[in-house]
Amino acid sequence: MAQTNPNAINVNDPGLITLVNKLQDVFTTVGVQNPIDLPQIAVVGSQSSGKSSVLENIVGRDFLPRGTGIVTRRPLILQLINRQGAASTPTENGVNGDTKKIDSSDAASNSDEWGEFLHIPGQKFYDFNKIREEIVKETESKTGKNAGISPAPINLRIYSPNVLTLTLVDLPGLTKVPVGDQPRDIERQIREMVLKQISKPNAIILAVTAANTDLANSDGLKLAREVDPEGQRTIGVLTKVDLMDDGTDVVDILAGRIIPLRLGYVPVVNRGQRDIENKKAISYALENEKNFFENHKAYRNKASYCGTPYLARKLNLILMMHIKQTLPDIKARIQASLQKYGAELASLGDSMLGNSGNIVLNIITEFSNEYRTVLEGNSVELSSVELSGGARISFVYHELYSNGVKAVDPFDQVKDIDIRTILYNSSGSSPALFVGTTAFELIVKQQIKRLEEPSLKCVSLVYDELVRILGQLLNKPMFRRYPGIKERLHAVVIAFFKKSMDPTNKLVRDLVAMESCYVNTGHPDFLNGHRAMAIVNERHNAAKPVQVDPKTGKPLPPSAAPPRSASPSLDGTNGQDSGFFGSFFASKSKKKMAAMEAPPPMLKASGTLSEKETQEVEVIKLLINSYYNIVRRTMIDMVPKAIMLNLVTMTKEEMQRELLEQMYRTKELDELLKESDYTIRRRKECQQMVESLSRASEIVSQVQ
Ligand SMILES: Nc1nc2c(ncn2[C@@H]2O[C@H](COP(=O)(O)OP(=O)(O)OP(=O)(O)O)[C@@H](O)[C@H]2O)c(=O)[nH]1
Repeated sequence: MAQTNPNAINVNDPGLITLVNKLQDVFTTVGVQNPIDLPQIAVVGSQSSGKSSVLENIVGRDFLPRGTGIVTRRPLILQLINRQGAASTPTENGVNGDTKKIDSSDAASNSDEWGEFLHIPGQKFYDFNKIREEIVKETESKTGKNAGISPAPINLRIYSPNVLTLTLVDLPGLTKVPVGDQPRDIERQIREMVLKQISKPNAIILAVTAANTDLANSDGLKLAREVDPEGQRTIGVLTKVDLMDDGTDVVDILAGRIIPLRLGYVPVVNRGQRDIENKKAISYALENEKNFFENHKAYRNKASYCGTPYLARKLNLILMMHIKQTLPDIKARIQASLQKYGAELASLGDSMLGNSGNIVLNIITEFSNEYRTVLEGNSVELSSVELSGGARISFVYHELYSNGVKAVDPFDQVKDIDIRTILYNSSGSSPALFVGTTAFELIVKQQIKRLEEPSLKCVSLVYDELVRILGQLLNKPMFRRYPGIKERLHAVVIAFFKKSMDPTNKLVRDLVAMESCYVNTGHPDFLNGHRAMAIVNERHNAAKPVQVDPKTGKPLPPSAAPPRSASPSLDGTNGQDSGFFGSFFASKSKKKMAAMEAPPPMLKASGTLSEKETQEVEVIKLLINSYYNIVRRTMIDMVPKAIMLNLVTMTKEEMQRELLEQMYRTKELDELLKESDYTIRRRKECQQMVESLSRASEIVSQVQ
């Protein structure tokens, strides 16, 4: 395997380390999700493969919980920050890997080294035992004792002159068998959590495998392969090299002959279980490790590429290279996020409220203007996908209502036989000599009333459209900010609509009443009686078989044809033309006729219609049809006008006055302008984000 000379590793790149430190600082102070996926190193491996030991050796301190079972149950984001001396500001000088010195006093406090948890801001932990306790406590707070795992990370930063700046994420060990009251699917849960961390393209995978186990079965490497099949961003760490059987070594693995990784493998020796129990210091472990590699015949000539200090430098270098590579992308993402949060912040509005009266006034004015604009179809947000506002109301008039009215059949519920009954009735006690206009009027008036229902329905459809417009207007982000105003506006406007409905319905009812009250037979479009009769006659003649003159054999003109009822019947009645009641009596027996019984309680014209009756009924129907068409046209024309007058235009013109009257009350203004919790919280988040991102942007812009 191609290894570079460790002495050539330049860990002294102050610009980059400072950059990372600063970026970390910037984003750690953001209490919300870091929008920039900073490069970090995720530690994966089976349970007890030695992950915690590797991390502790890198930090040079004992601080991770130990025990049986799954100890790491939440991701631990470990940010190691190099600081020289006791200065309280991050060093600008970076770190010198060559002078890296491991503190030997593991348990002792050291004013240069401390830990800080993100969940306890401002508290410095100088005692690393306390750090361990806090990790245990915080783990249990989310997951309970020995129970499950949680993907919510614990953020721990360690400031020390003895660490190289690195961000490492310690993840739960990959396990197979649930123990105790762990959930049955613990294996899947851990897998998913680990995968989530290592699948980020900016993650470097530190796959830890015990050297005394088969590399091909390494859970860490297997999982790493799933997200990094080419082995481009995976580093192998081989632990427990000291526990390998005599005569075996990891030289083949290091040379990349078993499972090659572009970033290579580093063998380490950590403290064994007994060393830990005996509280052997890490300084001892590192010394021991150094001796092991320097004196082992397989590693002796490569000792500088082995062990924890080399691993730390390598990780630091890889991380820095990685940062360098990803910097342009990070810059772009910072800019994009900055823009996104800036825009959101602007949409949330300024928290510095001005004069509350002015604000409410502005909102009312704006709302009224928008209501007007939507109705008039001048809205800038006009959609090309669907009809909106006024266009929808127009659809109600010209499609729904117009077709609805046209669909009303003037003869619905009026049978020819009924027309005849009305004819009889309208002629009163003296049989009418002419087709009765009274009958026509009666039926027409009655049928006109049936137009009331679709007309009122039209009003209610338009009302629904107005409510719909209101809903759209109240959907604006501004109202998310002021839920009080939104609620009040909704209530006031709905009440206003309802209030306007009464006169609108009345006007529409009156329009129908006007039509049914007076039938204007003088209407220029109305088919007059003579014309109607002529049409009916023509139709009848056309329908009759042509009469032929027996002498000449030529067709006779219709008038010359002998009347069908010309032959008088024996009883003196005149066949079909027996008068208005003829057909009624036709069904009665002569005997009954002679007895002159009283008319039955329910007396209806019945029997087949005589030709004259048929013609009369037809004439009446023609007239009704003609007049009904006029009325229908009038209604289609007038009802929308009525609705516009009393509902649409009314609310449009009076909206502002109504809102001012109902909402602009000094006492209520502040109540109305209470911002939603969401707005307050989100604004704070966005402000923090914008602040952090601006600083981040400033920091990265210094690096060319
Ligand atoms: N001899 C020897 N023992 C080691 C080495 N590395 C780890 N161990 C021991 O292996 C056991 C497990 O080590 P840990 O570091 O706790 O392993 P882990 O992967 O963090 O375990 P979990 O967090 O439980 O998944 C401990 O008893 C360590 O002392 C090593 O290089 N040599």
